[in-house]
Amino acid sequence: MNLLDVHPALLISALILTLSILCSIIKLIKSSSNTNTPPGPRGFPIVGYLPFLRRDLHHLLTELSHQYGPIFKLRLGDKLWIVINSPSLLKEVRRDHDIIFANQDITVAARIITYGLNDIAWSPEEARQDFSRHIAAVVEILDLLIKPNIYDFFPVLAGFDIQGVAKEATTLLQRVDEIIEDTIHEWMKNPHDKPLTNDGRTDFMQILVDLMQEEDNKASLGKIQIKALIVELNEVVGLNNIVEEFHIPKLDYLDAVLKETLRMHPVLPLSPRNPSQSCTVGGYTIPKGSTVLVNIWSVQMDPLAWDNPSEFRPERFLGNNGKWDFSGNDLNYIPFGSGRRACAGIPLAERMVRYILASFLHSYEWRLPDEEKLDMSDKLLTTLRKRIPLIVVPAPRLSRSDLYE
Ligand code: HEM
Repeated sequence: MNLLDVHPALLISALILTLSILCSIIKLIKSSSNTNTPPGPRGFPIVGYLPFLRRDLHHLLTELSHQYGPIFKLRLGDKLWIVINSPSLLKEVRRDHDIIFANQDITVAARIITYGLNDIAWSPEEARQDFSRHIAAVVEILDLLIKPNIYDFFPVLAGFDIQGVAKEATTLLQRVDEIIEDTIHEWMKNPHDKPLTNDGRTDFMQILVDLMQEEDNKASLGKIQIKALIVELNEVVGLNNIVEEFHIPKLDYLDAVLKETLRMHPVLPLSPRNPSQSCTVGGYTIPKGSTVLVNIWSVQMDPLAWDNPSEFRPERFLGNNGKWDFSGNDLNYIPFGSGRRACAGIPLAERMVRYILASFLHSYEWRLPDEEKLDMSDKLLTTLRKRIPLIVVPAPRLSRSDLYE
């Protein structure tokens, strides 16, 4: 076949692919000459460790830390990831070099979905003052944000959108706009919810007990803990009342349950940062352009800091006189991150989650659908989710139906 017979688009693609492979090889040679980067698994030529990544990335990275130590590297295509798994190294990244680690790289999908980076969570440190809108996220969008996109690992292929991620993100953004507008219209037409009905289910205590997988399962709520929750809610709020804001500071056990849940199941188990200049962490060189991932999950499950970390034990957060809070000051417990890019919504999240959880538990009985078993295993998309979505059936439990109006 004559070379001229080949379609020009095919020729250009082949040329780009060859160039990107060459670039990767040059980068690889350059980086392997820098022997002071942390240790790590080798992976394949060009793609590096990409083929070995799993959906439960936080577990995989924790397993690798057992093999390579609390700081290790992964090469993913053109990109270098450095993974941090210990509070002492975390201190270097989030305290000593906080300014250097204030930025985050943006994936193609994130760039489109955040209306061109106007979202505070992704904006570079310098531009944060300028943000003007913060969009509501939907589940599909979160998934797309971390969908592996070849361009994110091989920037030389920019503009080709080989996997259609950019197109998918644009379509999703249009859908979100429509959803938001529909919701606003619907709410304006119909501001009142339909009345609730009570189908006379059994006692709340029994229903929560049903949620337990097995009698001796220590990974989720046990009988005594459930009892403590119910007794506290009954005493502080009472069955003739709904939960109100002033009840919340008195619900110590509920607070401990929330903290223990966020320890074992942090919403964001991996927190990424991109150093604005090369620096040293744990004695290793962290090159500019790399991505440093703090493994929040493994820090909060570290047996050196936590007694029986795989046991769901809210009691560990009781009676510590505020030692454990969400500020990120104690680097063993950082469900909202730490340092200058820690969660900007802590005061709101703290109030809302406590209030919603207390209201849900106090006002309704919850049970699993018949035959269903509780499964606590997780999977990582942008945020940590239950591997099997939880379906529970609520039924009103308060003594007065007018409390539901
Ligand atoms: C239970 C609820 C929440 C949890 C567990 C949570 C957790 C987190 C975590 C772990 C981070 C990353 C911190 C880091 O990388 O060091 C983060 C960032 C952020 N969160 Fe939250 N968050 C929650 C709710 C909220 C709410 C309600 C808001 C807004 C009203 C919010 C706004 C933000 C923003 C803007 C950032 C980015 C901050 C920055 O990069 O400068 N979060 N959150």
